[in-house]
Amino acid sequence: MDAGQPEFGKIVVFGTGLIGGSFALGLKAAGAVEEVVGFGRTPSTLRVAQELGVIDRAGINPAHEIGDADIVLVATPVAQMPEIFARIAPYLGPNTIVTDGGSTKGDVVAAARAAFRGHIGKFVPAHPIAGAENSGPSAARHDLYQGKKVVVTPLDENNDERLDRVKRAWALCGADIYELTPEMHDRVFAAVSHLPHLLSFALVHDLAVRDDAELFFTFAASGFRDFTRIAASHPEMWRDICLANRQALLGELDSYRAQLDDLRDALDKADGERLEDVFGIARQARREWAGS
Ligand SMILES: NC(=O)C1=CN([C@@H]2O[C@H](COP(=O)(O)OP(=O)(O)OC[C@H]3O[C@@H](n4cnc5c(N)ncnc54)[C@H](O)[C@@H]3O)[C@@H](O)[C@H]2O)C=CC1
Ligand SMILES: O=C(O)C(=O)Cc1ccc(O)cc1
Repeated sequence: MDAGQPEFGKIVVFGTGLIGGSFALGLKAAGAVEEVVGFGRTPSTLRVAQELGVIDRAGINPAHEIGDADIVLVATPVAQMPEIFARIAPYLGPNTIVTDGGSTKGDVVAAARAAFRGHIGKFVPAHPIAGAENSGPSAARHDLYQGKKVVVTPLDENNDERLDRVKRAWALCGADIYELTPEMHDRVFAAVSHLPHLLSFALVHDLAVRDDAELFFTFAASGFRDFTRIAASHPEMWRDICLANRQALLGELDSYRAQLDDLRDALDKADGERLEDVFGIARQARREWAGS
């Protein structure tokens, strides 16, 4: 690398929303990329992404953009990824590395294997543990990943050089890098991310469909606000995540239902001691986790 020359030449981003857009802005803020080319589902999103400086230009034909790209980041809802992988697979260049920002890994890795076949080593799966309930290019921020974790789930076929390049790109965005297997990743995130989102959607839905929903929302306070912030998240994205990780999520849901049944039983029996035991253990764990 010449002195003063960005570490990355061309980055191609499929899905220039919160996650893809923030990756592009983070690399740009670090002076680490020469050019960002965006592919999207709708021209208006790409126009906004370009107006906001998230991308330098919109790509038209993957055949002309993939071969000389250093990194291709796929940051669409996970159910869109199989088709995108298949579309770009014929054009991977010798130095092209493909990565993703999807919230699930088992399904994404399976789709990548099906599309990239003998070139699967060029695909390095990743998941930034940073985000928000907002979406689209206008939600993208250059500092979204500062001090946040990115989990990379390396494949046996990934060589060190490609793995290091993907880790380096996320590190330039300010992230701390962790490694998990795809299987462990999906187990962990079913419990700490996918289940909480499902529960939050369920609670708000339960109230929203009542005839007198307004009465309840009028008096809901900050506890309700905290518990339900994530119910404002993107429905398509969360549909895809829940379906993609449904086996692990079903397991976590069953475990949570057993916990609820236990609490229901305690309530039914007016067993205050049991309630206080459960609340006490949860309170201590929550305080230790949050550092307060
Ligand atoms: N929102 C969050 O907090 C986080 C999301 N993720 C993952 O990142 C990915 C993207 O999520 P966000 O950026 O939040 O969503 P977003 O809705 O902000 O951005 C996704 C973009 O992909 C575009 N898109 C959809 N289908 C496409 C296709 N077939 N081809 C090209 N573009 C397409 C959409 O138009 C949109 O602009 C998802 O897989 C999600 O699971 C990962 C970590 C955090
Ligand atoms: O908004 C929040 O608090 C989140 O939990 C963001 C988030 C959503 C999806 C992910 O895969 C990772 C992080």
